[in-house]
Amino acid sequence: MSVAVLGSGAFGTALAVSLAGNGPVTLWSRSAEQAGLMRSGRENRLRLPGVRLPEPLHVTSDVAEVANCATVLLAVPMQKLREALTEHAEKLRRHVLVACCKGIELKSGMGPVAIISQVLPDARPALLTGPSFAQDIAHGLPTALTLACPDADLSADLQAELTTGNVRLYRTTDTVGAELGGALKNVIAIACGAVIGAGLGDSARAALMTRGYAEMQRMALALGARPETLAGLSGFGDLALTCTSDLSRNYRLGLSLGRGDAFDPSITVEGAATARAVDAKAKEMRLDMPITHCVTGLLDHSLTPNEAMAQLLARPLKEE
Ligand SMILES: NC(=O)C1=CN([C@@H]2O[C@H](COP(=O)(O)OP(=O)(O)OC[C@H]3O[C@@H](n4cnc5c(N)ncnc54)[C@H](OP(=O)(O)O)[C@@H]3O)[C@@H](O)[C@H]2O)C=CC1
Ligand SMILES: O=C(CO)COP(=O)(O)O
Repeated sequence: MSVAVLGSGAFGTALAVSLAGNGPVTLWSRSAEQAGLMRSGRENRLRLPGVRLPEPLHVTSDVAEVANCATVLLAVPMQKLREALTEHAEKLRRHVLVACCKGIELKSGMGPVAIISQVLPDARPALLTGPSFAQDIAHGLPTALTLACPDADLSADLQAELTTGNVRLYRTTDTVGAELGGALKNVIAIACGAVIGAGLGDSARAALMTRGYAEMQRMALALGARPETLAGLSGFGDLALTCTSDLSRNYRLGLSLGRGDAFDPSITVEGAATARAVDAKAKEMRLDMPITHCVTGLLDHSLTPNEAMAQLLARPLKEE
């Protein structure tokens, strides 16, 4: 089998670099110019500078070369997934499509696996998620991720195909739990960045991580996820990484909100749209998700971090 990665951002490039250790891999960019620069310079200077693209990694902007591969990793931002799939629907109709994005689509409230099934009903969807920074994967540092796929046989095949020398995969059939873990942890990471940026302290961050995890479970379990998935790499694992590292863009957006600094709007920060999508979904489902709600207030500047924290502290006392 052959593997392609559609989307040459930081994560798509890092995955392709690691997969190239297993054999030939195709990395697709929507920009012919970017693809040309990567081919000639053997580096993705725009999105992942300082990492040499190994020889088995072939860069292209011709989607027909992606269609030649049986397994395609979709490494585009969540809010662009539907657009990318729709644009290439004819070429990807029956492929194994592994979403690598983390989030909930704002306009539909759907996750990546459901979007793949809706746009391409004959494709076989899966999800790759969990704690890993593109830079770490690309530099060969050890990581462990979750490969979620509703088809147990395909899940085992993909686990074998996509495990690399530095990326160890665990498999599950619980796609709902895996995608919600990856989506919801980004919202909590924004909250954690904001409390640190505002100088509210490490204890406040620990409280938010823990009560944020309770919110993640509340929504995920209500939607049919298994608790052990949330406790695994895609939930707890990624929450721990993203809420504590300056390498996280979600956490860094939170830091900026906490400090009152500007943040570059061109940077991919999945938790921003996802916070709004989850807040709306929670209201619809009558779920109590106060931290997520406060994050939407921080994002639209209707709340300061101090006001948000005061609101959270003033909530009625309850059992843990
Ligand atoms: N970076 C990381 O450490 C990790 C990222 N992820 C997830 O991976 C996903 C992608 O993130 P990341 O790679 O970091 O983001 P980047 O911002 O680095 O790159 C996004 C890429 O998507 C491409 N793109 C955007 N829209 C489309 C489209 N409609 N069709 C085709 N390509 C498109 C962009 O192309 P162009 O350059 O032309 O704009 C760009 O190459 C996110 O969901 C993120 O949560 C998961 C784990 C780790
Ligand atoms: O998902 C990630 C780590 O697992 C990457 O986090 P950011 O998108 O916040 O940079």
